[in-house]
Amino acid sequence: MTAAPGTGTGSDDTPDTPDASPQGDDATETQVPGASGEAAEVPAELLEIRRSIDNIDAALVHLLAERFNNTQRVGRLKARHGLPPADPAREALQIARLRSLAAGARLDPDFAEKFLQFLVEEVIRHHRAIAREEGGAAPADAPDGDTPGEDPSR
Ligand SMILES: C=C(O[C@@H]1C=C(C(=O)O)C=C[C@H]1O)C(=O)O
Repeated sequence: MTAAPGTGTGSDDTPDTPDASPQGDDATETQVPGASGEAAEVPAELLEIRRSIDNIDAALVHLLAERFNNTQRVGRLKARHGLPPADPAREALQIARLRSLAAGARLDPDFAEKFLQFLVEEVIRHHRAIAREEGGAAPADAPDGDTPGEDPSR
């Protein structure tokens, strides 16, 4: 059987992953341009961490795709029922929840909030487009007033 590249399970004697290497943590794997432009060696540990970062980025893409699949369904439901694209009260609950989760996970709560708002803005843009496609203007975004987390510019 032929192993996939990068699995480290090939039958030859040459390990194809740094973590399969008999060398220690200080081992260097390859060469890249350094700050000065000359070739610099990359520690095997850096390559290993980057592989994990790449896996996480791939997972994020899949998670985001699933989130947008769901928010598109919400957008179509809202358009069908004449509901406004944005729901500031719901967003305020999400922000409070995510800030608390972030604090527990030692992630900056301000960053978590900004990231959610970035996503939500894009979702609302999609919802407005769906409402336009499915007949006429979307209803106003509010409930108006002093709803926490509401962005009056939207
Ligand atoms: C998805 C919705 O629409 C908007 C987008 C939200 C989101 O992306 O989480 C949350 C609230 C709404 O402003 C919803 O109302 O549930």
